[in-house]
Amino acid sequence: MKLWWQLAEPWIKQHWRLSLLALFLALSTVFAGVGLLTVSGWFLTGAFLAGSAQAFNLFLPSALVRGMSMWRIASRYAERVCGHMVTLDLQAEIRTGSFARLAAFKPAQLAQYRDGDLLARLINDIERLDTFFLLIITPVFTAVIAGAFFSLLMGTALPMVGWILLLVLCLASGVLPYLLARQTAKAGLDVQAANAELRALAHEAIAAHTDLLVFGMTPMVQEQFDQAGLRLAKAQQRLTQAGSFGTLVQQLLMGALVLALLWLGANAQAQQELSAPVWVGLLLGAMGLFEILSPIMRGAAGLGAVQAAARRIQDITAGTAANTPTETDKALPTAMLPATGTLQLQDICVAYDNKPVLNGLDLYVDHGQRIAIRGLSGTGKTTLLMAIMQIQPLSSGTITYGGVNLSTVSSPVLYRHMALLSQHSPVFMGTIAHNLRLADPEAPDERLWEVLKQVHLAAHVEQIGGLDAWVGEGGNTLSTGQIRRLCLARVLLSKASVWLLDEPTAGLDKATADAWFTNLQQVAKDRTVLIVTHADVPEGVVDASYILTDGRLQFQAQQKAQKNVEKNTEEWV
Ligand SMILES: Nc1ncnc2c1ncn2[C@@H]1O[C@H](COP(=O)(O)OP(=O)(O)OP(=O)(O)O)[C@@H](O)[C@H]1O
Repeated sequence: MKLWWQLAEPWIKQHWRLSLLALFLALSTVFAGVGLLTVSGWFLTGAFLAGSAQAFNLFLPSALVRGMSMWRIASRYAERVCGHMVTLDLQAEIRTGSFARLAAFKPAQLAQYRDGDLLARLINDIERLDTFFLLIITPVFTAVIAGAFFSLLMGTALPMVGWILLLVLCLASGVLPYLLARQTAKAGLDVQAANAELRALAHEAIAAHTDLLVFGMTPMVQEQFDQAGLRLAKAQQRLTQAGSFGTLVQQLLMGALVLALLWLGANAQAQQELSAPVWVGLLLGAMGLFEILSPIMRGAAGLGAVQAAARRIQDITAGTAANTPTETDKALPTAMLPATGTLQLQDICVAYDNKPVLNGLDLYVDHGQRIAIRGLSGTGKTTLLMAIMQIQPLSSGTITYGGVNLSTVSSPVLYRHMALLSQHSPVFMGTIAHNLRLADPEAPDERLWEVLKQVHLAAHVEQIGGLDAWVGEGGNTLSTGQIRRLCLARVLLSKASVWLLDEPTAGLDKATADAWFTNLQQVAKDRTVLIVTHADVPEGVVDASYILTDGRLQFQAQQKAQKNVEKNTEEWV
């Protein structure tokens, strides 16, 4: 309940009127149903007795029966609409909120989760939360109010009967569901975990399909999938069995209650303490209350799963996502960055799990300088770019741009000034234009063609149908090199004054890579460019080269880069 409330509280507080209306309508439906049965029981018995003995007023009860049945239909309809509105809107709110938190995660935070598992949290777990409002809060609320009211009504006719009814309703709507919820907590947890495991496995198996096939690993994955499926089926079976047993006990309790009420009522009738029509009416009304109880048992059986789902969602929403400003952050003034400036890294250290990767690294890059950074695989080149982008936190040291400490700059401001081409930059499902305009939504078509020419992709894009040509999921209608060039074109479109390029020419043949490097001089204009690369950079492209070793940069070579070359040496089409 606490976990669910933490997730639902903001929405419920904002829409408390709608939530209360949903509860009120549920109560109204129960009152209409119970009232209908009460009046019908009284009416039928009264009419039966009148036939043999006294005169009976048929008009009022028949009008009440019709009126209540209409009321019940209308109220039930409104209750369903309103209850589902609350549940679905609440789900949508939690889903968008959770997604926003995920979107603010830094890559290292995201890397702690499996993709499929995150998908399961956003879909299965959030869906599971609907049980709580519909099958727990609403029926328990109506059971408490309608049960107390009807017990009081019964009690005014026969006090003993009122107490018995109250006791049985407390057992059936409180104690029994509580015991059932405790009994099924573990099974609920297992259901959510197995569901997430199945999604994660399916996701990974599809992503790695070719490799699994080539290495003959498909049977192993199939086996894992079968096992997870079996665990899910067993956990669901445990839930269903416990739920059915709970319902059986509840029905037996209700049966015993009806027998007790019949017996007590018959005695009272024999002693002239109560008229037969009133008694039958009250008895049928009490039976009408049972209608509320069955959803409570279903809800209680699913409570463990709700609890597990809420915990799994909280796990991603409660922690402070790295890019989400905390209250303290919000209070701090956000520094602005100058349009141009010197990029300076002073004595920076970065460690993963206390293992240093960058160790007292210094770098000074003047505005408009282009530098290359090399180094053996795993020496920390990507980490360095991530640290500049404030994606990877520093253990110590400072990074400034134009004298402003980057850690005091908000992400949107930073990303307007610095663009990163990561090793895993993706192509999104959509058109070529859609993929490019992520960097500059206002860019006209001519500008898109310009950058496509600069990365040697214009001819291919023309062939496949122009800027509106569709690229499949992950760019699967393009070759690896073409995907890379499209991502490069996106960076070229960016108005950022610093470009950080991680292996920009990976996947390109040497001639294309050389041509791209040479062209960089022209397209970068007066931008500051840091290129992490294993490739040979042609003469004159960068001003200086460094090697990253033992966590520091060693100056390798000073080069005379050609600045502001008017015409590129190669024709890009
Ligand atoms: N999220 C992480 N958690 C723990 N260790 C990490 C993480 N990311 C990187 N590392 C480790 O930090 C070291 C530097 O990684 P990094 O990716 O920066 O190297 P790199 O020089 O860019 O390598 P490559 O040239 O192969 O791309 C590696 O030993 C890597 O295993």
